[in-house]
Amino acid sequence: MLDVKRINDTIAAISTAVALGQGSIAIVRVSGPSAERIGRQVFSIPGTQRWESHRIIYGHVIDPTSRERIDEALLLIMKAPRSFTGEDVIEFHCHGGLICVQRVLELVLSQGARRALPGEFSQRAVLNGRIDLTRAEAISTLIGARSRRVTQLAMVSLTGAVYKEITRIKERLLEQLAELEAHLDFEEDLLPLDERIVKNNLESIYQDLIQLVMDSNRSAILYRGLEVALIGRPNVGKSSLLNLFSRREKAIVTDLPGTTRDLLESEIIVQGVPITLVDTAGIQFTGDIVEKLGIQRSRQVMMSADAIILVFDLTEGWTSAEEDLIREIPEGTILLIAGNKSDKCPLRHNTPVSKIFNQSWIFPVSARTGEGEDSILSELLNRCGANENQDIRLSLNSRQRDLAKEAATFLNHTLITIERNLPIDFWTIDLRQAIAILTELTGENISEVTLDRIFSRFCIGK
Ligand SMILES: Nc1nc2c(c(=O)[nH]1)N(C=O)[C@@H](CNc1ccc(C(=O)N[C@@H](CCC(=O)O)C(=O)O)cc1)CN2
Ligand SMILES: Nc1nc2c(ncn2[C@@H]2O[C@H](COP(=O)(O)OP(=O)(O)OP(=O)(O)O)[C@@H](O)[C@H]2O)c(=O)[nH]1
Ligand SMILES: [K+]
Ligand SMILES: [Mg+2]
Repeated sequence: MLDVKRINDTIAAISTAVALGQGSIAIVRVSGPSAERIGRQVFSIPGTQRWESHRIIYGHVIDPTSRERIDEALLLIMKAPRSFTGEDVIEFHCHGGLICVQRVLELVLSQGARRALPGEFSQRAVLNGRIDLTRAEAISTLIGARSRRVTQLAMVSLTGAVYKEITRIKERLLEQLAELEAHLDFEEDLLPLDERIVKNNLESIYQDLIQLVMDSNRSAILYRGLEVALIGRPNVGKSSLLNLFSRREKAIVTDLPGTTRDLLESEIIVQGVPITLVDTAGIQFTGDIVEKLGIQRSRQVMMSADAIILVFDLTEGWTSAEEDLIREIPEGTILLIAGNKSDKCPLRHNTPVSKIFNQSWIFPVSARTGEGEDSILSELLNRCGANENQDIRLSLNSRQRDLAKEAATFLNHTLITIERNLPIDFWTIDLRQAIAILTELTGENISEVTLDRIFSRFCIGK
């Protein structure tokens, strides 16, 4: 179990995204034993508004030393334990932008609060038993989500679904462990242990755990996303396709071969999957030093991308240059072949192209008319296994998934131990390990160092 850590300092941070000239309201959040004192020291309230929990009061943030008015603001009071962190919390709802809210934060810091570390409010919420670790992680996922699908899955975890599922599995394991231990302690008094029942129960729990791991593997692509490179000779229309897919004129397009010199990234979301498209310099032999360096970068992306869309020009046909390019694509990289400019030169679907990749088909597309866009993108997702995650209701993040996998491995060892007819006290060793790992997953039994590491990846102010 987590030690209830004594937290005796007060932390503060800007908890909203701030940008120059943007966001009309920004929040400074203060949590800890001095929150209320600091609030009273720097906030001046006109009239007869009452300083009460879960109330908003209107007033001015004033520097008590210089008497300077820093901002006109609203103050929200949440008294312990009825707050996100479980501590006394006050929030200044200030004017947005960059400077004003910074000044309010600095004033709060000068009154005895300490700048919060990334994720420290959430960490306190966990340490004070307000939320478990999986819910805290869900908040971080929610904030970092690049697609609606991820926000939906994060909300499921935030309502406690991962916590409940893991806790249920853990309790089933504890039941089996209790059964075995009772047998070890009072062997003579009990009926002989029916090892088939224990084995069946453990097997069924193992299956549930593996199912959860597999679902999480399938959903990983939603978080990780895909890097997809547009590769091809100059002038085949790579940049034009990037612009089509991103719905804006991001890349320069001209009829001069060698227009694109540098890598250009554009992020799009297709069926909930974030795809980083990379436009590259057209690959050809050249004496131009700048173009040459650009082409080197094209080749580097070819090596690292999850998938490649090899673009060629249908009006020029499939040439030996394309055949050479295809040989450079690393084994295991997903490859799609786009025959561009279909508006000028129609082509029937499913025409095989290369002798090397004889299962590759041309997708006729037109950057000009948009023809073929849907088919090539949905085939891309198909080939990357991204269409298989629509049905997932529960997904673990990579930390949780690795632990679930580890617990399943220990469970598997237990099953092997039973099959080999080893003594019962041997069975319990791996079973206890599996249980311990699941309590690490939910954060009930986790080292302080690990916890610090997890929260350090959260954003500041969360
Ligand atoms: N201004 C503001 N908006 C916010 C947050 C916040 O901290 N401040 N949140 C922060 O992430 C999220 C909302 N989550 C919250 C979760 C719990 C409590 C809270 O005070 N809980 C108490 C009181 C509940 C009650 O009175 O019934 C509790 O659980 O005891 C507040 C916000 C998103 N929006
Ligand atoms: N008709 C037609 N023309 C296209 C299409 N796509 C691109 N083009 C034209 O082809 C020329 C080259 O397009 P780019 O997008 O610059 O080609 P690229 O592959 O990025 O070229 P580099 O950056 O030089 O390697 C431009 O004149 C485009 O307008 C298309 O689908 N149909
Ligand atoms: K070009
Ligand atoms: Mg280009």
